[in-house]
Amino acid sequence: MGMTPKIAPSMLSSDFANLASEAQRMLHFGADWLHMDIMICFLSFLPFPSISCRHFVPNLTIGAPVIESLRKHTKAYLDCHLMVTNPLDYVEPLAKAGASGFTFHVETSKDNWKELIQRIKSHGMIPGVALKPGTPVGEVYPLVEAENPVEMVLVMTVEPGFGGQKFMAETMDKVRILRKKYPSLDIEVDGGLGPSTIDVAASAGANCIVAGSSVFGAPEPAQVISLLRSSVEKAQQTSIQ
Ligand SMILES: O=C(CO)[C@H](O)[C@H](O)COP(=O)(O)O
Ligand SMILES: [Fe+2]
Repeated sequence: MGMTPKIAPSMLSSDFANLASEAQRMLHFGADWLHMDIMICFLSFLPFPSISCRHFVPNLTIGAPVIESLRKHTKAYLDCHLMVTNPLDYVEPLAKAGASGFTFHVETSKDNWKELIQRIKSHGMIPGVALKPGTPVGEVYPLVEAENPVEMVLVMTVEPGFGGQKFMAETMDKVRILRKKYPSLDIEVDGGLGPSTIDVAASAGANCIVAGSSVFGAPEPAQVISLLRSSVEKAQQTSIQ
């Protein structure tokens, strides 16, 4: 295992009314990436037949206009996590807005992941695939082993939709399996990560750590970011001994 640790505060827990200064504060505290949760909840009573009425998550957060505004204030890697039923529709708007990583959910993209990966790359972004706690890990193997593969797997450690939920330790089996199978893959964990859960995720093999409430809710966010990073570094050193 040798991938660089990446600590990515989830801006979902920030003060959205002060997004630029919140982002700069996190980078100053040592964050590597800014994790941007893009969720859309289409209301099922909308009378537009062309719009998918299935919800992927029961929440509504930010979209390309907010990414575009934030991009004017920072050069940081914007790690976008798409919790939408139709990620293909957002490739071009997010690329134009200045997104860096584009991680879509395997559950929403069973039929078009090849086209999605190709479009994400041709728009200059890094493709990743995410999976919900109930989705078998094997569903992402074809995307990692493809001729034109994803570059990161995001293992959801809570049900997607909201920050501040309890870490689901049972999802660590997926991280262990992925790390064993793909020693140099970027593996991201997202949901309920903080000082009390980082060691289990780091020793399972995660190297990209998303943390929202534990970082933004801490009196000293820099200390939490530094602790998350040292836990990943320690686990990586132990695994190569
Ligand atoms: O994707 C997400 C929710 O769907 C968020 O990134 C995640 O929940 C982070 O928040 P916290 O660290 O507070 O759990
Ligand atoms: Fe997320």
